[in-house]
Amino acid sequence: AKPHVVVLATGGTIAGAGASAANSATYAAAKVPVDKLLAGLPELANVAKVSGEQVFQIASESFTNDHLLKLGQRVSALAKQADVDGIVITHGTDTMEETAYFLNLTVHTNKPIVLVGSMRPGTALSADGALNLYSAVSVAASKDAGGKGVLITMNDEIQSGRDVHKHINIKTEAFKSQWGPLGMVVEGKNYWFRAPVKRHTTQSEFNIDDIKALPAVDIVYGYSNMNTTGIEAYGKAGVKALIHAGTGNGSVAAQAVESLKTLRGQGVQIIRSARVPDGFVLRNAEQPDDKYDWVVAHDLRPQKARILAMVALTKTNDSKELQRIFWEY
Ligand SMILES: NC(=O)C[C@H](N)C(=O)O
Repeated sequence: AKPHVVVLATGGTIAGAGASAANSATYAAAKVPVDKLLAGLPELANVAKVSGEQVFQIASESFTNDHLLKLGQRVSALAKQADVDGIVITHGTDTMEETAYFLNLTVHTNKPIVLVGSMRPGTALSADGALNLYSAVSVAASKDAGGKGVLITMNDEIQSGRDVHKHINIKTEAFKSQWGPLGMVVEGKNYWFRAPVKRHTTQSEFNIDDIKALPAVDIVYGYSNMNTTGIEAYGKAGVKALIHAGTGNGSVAAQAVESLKTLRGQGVQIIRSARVPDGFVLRNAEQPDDKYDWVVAHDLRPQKARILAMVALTKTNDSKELQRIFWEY
């Protein structure tokens, strides 16, 4: 019997529609329901028995922590079902990288979980959603995709949910991983070149089944003439951690250091990431992290560091433990 793949639809451009075929960039996201998406792809029956569920119908820039928790709980429940072999999540591309990392950190299964989206609506000339969805279902139906953490399939590439980010906002080759894709999927066949080494899914100390709420973690951006207005506002708002997307090595402007130290003194975790596209932040490299008791996000971009910080803070508020977690996940 063919593997059973469940497609959880959340919206995005892959469910989008434009006024004419020439509208590849002007369209409304989150319009087409999941059963219509699946009906438009009869070829799916060649790779799997597919069932669809409409979990949300939103553009992913509007995802909230509540959406993350609800989606994670549904994925976790389905993964436990013996009659489910793989899960595909259709999702907007704007925040897909954050959802993928969240699931990578918290869903305890070795079954393939594959997120997929598109850069053009299905109504456009050379739309990319149909082949992306076909590839996602074929990866989710394949045994060799198990145990590699949560995956994203876009543009024939199989990317790690941890490493991948949306690199370009207007091309079908939109997603990149700083360390490269894990493999390719072509005509429903997977070609693997790498496997993740960071902890994920069944090897994670975090479990969505135990997470009922996510703490407030926000991000401030570093730039020339940086000021402390945002830092102080987030402090007043009661964030549990603040991600600082610093210039260069994740550096902090001299005029911002004191306000970050004040927040740290109030128990807020300060996590240094970098605004540079492929950051690689090390402890005490240009900034005295040991002295200030700050955490570094290593190669995680600010939006990824936020996801890991939220999940980690459900278990610990110890900065040394947080740093261990940032090295391991
Ligand atoms: N290509 C897309 O899916 C973009 C859209 N704004 C979304 O994230 O839902």
